[in-house]
Amino acid sequence: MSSPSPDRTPDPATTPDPAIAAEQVAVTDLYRRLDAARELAVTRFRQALASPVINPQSLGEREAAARFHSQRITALDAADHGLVIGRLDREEQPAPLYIGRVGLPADDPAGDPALVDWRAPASRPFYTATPFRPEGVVRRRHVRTRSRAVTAVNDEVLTVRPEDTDGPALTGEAALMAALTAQRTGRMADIVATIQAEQDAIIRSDARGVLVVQGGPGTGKTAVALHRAAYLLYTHRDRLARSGLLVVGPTPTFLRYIADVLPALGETGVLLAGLGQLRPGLDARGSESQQVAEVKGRLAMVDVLKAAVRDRETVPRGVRELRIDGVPIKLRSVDLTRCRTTGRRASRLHNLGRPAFRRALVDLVAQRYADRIGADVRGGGSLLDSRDLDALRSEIAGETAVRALVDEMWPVLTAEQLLGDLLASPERIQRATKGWTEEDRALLARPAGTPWTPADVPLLEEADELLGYDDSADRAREARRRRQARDEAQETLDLLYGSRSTDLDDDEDGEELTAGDLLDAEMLADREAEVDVRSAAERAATDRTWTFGHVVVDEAQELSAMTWRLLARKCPTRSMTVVGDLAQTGSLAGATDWGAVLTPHVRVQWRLAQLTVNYRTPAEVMAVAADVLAAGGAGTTAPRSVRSTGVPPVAERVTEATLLPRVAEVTAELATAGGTVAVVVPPSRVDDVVGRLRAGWPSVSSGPAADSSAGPVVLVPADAKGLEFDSVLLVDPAAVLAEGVRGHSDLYVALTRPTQRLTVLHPGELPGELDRLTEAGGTGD
Ligand SMILES: Nc1ncnc2c1ncn2[C@@H]1O[C@H](COP(=O)(O)OP(=O)(O)OP(=O)(O)O)[C@@H](O)[C@H]1O
Repeated sequence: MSSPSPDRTPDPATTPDPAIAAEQVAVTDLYRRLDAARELAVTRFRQALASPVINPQSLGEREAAARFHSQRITALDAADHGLVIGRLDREEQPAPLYIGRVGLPADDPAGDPALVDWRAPASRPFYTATPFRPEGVVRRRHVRTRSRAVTAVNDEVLTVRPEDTDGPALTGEAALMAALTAQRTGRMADIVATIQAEQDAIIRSDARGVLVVQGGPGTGKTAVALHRAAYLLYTHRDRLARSGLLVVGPTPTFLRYIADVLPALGETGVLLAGLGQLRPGLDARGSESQQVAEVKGRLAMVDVLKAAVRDRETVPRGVRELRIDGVPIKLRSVDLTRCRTTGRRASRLHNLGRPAFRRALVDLVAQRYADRIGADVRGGGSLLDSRDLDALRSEIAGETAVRALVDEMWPVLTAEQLLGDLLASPERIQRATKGWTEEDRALLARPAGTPWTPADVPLLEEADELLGYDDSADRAREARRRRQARDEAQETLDLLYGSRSTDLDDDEDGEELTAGDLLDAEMLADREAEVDVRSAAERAATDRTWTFGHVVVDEAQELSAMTWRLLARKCPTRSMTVVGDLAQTGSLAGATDWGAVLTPHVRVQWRLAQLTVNYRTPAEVMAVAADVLAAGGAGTTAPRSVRSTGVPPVAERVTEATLLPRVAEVTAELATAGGTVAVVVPPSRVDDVVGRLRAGWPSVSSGPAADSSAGPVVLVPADAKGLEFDSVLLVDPAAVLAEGVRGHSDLYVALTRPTQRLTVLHPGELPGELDRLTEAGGTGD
C-alpha cells in the first residue's frame, strides 16, 4: 500500500471546480475534433467504395482503402468512450500536451497534435515520469470523464519529491484506485488511463524476440499483454496488418472475459484463440484427465507420430498375387519394399510421397505383366515397346486390384485419420511408442469417435506437418478453371471484335480501339479472378499454414511442450509476448521453468520481465494466499497488494450436511453485496454445488465456458485461472489441495480471484496453510 505523494489532489471530491471547468472546455474541443475526424473518415470511406474497379489491382486498392477508413472509423468510435486520459504540463512549453485514446491533429500541423495517442512516444512520460525522474514534466493531470463530461481531475506535481514510502510508487494514484475499486462486470476493461511504469516498460518493449512476462496474480499480466498487442499494432501497423496478430488464452471463458479490451482500444483485427482452437476449423472441447493431457503434451509425441506415419506405409508379408485381365502377377515383398523406398525418397511427407510410390508400383506390375504376356505369346523376351508399356501402365493404374493395393500400402491420410486410428488401436500405439511404459501407452488409448481435446490439437497439427497435402488435384482443377475462363474470355473478345463496324476499316481518321485491342484473353480472365479482400485475422482463422507477425500467449505456464512447438511454427519470426506465473501452474503438462519450456523452440532468443504489484487482490486476502504459496514451496514471493479493503476474509466450518445449504446462503449474500460472484470448488463437488445453486439461479453456469456476467458461476481452479470476481466463495479447500495435481497452485489461484470479498466454507479441519483466516461462528461440529 502506498501513501499519496505530497501535492497530489487527494480526493476528486475536493478538486476545485475551476479545474474541472477548464478541462471541460478542452475536452469539449477535443470531442469536436473527434467528431470532425469521424465525419472525414466516413466521407473517405464512401469515396473509396465508390471508386471504379477496372482490374483486380484496382479492386485490391479499393478494398485496402475502404478497410483503412473503416478501421479508422472503428478506432474513432471506440475512442468516444473516455477520449481524453489526461495531460502533461511540461517545462519550457507553454501549452499542455493532451493524451488520449487516439491521435487527433491540431490546426497548426507544425505544433503538437491536439491529442496524442497513448501509444505515441510523446505520451510515454504520462506513464513513466516521476518526481525523481520527471522527464521534463512539471505536472501530470488525470482527467476522468463520463460520457463527454469531465467528472474529476487528479494532479501530480513532479517538481516536489515525496517523502520515502514503503509502498510501490504509483502513477496517478487517485485514478488508479478508482479503477481498482470499481465493481466488475464479468468483462475485462482497458487500463490506458492508469498504466503503471513497470507495465509501460513491458508494453513498449521491442517487438523482436520472445518477451516473457512473469508476475504473480493480479499484477496485470493479461492487461499488459493486451495493451502491448495494441501498442505493437500501432507501432508496426503495416507489417502486422499483413501478417496478423494472434492472442492465445486458456479457455473460452477467458477469451470472452478479455474480448472487449482490444476493441475498446480501437483494435479489431486480432485473432483470439483458446488452446482448443489453434487448428482452423476445429473447436476441441473434449475433456480428459491431466495425466492423459500430460502424455500427449510431451515432445516425444513427435517421434510417436512419425512412427505412426511410417506404420501406415506397409509392405505385405510373403508374396502378393494380383490378377490383371486374368493374368496372375506375383509381387514379392522385396519388390514392394523397393516401391515403398521410392515413395519415401520422393518426399518426406507421406501424402506427397504417395504418387511416386504409386508410379513405382504400377511400373512394377506393368513390367511383370509385360514379361508374362511377352513370354506367353512368343516364348521369349517381351515384345512390347515403350509406347505399349506406357499404355499398359495407364491401364494398370486404373485396375481396381492395383488401386486397392496402393491404398492398402500407402493410404491418403488426414491428420484426423492418422491420430484417430492411432489412439483407437492399442496395437498401433504399441508399434509407435518404442521404449514407452505400458502405463503411458494405456493413457494414450481412446475409443474411436471420442471428441478431440485441446491436447489433441498440437498433435493434429504436427500430423499435418508429417503428412503434407497433395495439392496436385487442386492444381489440376485450378488449371482447368483457368483454361475455361480464358476460353470464355476469348469468346467474349471474338464477339466484340466481330461486332466492330466494318465501315471503320475504311475510315481514314481512324482508329477506334476495341476491348480486343487493349486486352488479351489472359488479362480478361485475370480481371474475373477473385481478389481475397479478407483481413489477415480472417484469413488466418481458416488457414492452418498461416504464420503470424506476433503471438501473445496468456496463462503461458499451462502450455505443454507440444503446444509450444505448434506456436513456434505459427510464429517463425519468434516475435512473441508470453505472460504467465510459474506459481500458478496447475496442469501436469505445464511449466515450472521458463527456460526449460522455451529453449527447445526459441533457443536463446528470450528475455524476462517481471511484474511485482498486485492490483486485484486486497492485501487482507493476499496475506492468506502468500502463506499458501510459501507452503507449496514455489520459491517465488507473492506480489504486494496495492490496496487493502479493511475487510478480512472469513472461514466458516460446516458439516457435510450443512455444506450445500450454506453454499446457497453465502452465494446469495455475496450476490446481494453486488458485482460478480464465483463459487470455486474442487472437481468432486462441481455437480452437487451446481445442482444446489440452480434452485436459486437457473442460469448458473460452470466449466470452461461459464459466464459470470449472467450470475454466479461455479468453477474449478483450472477454469477460474486468469479471471476475477468481486466476491469469491471457496468451498472445501482441503479437497482443492488434495484433488489437484498441483494442489497448492490450485488453492493459490482460487484465493487470488476476488477483488473485494472472500469467504471460505470448510467441512472438516481448515488446512494449516489457511490459519490466518478469521473463523466465523459456523454450523460445524
Ligand atoms: N495499471 C492498472 N490500472 C488499472 N487496473 C489495473 C492495472 N493493472 C492491472 N489492473 C487490473 O488488475 C486486475 C488484474 O489484472 P490482470 O488480470 O491483467 O492480472 P494477471 O496478472 O493477468 O492475473 P492472473 O495471474 O491472476 O491471471 C484487472 O482488473 C486489471 O484491469
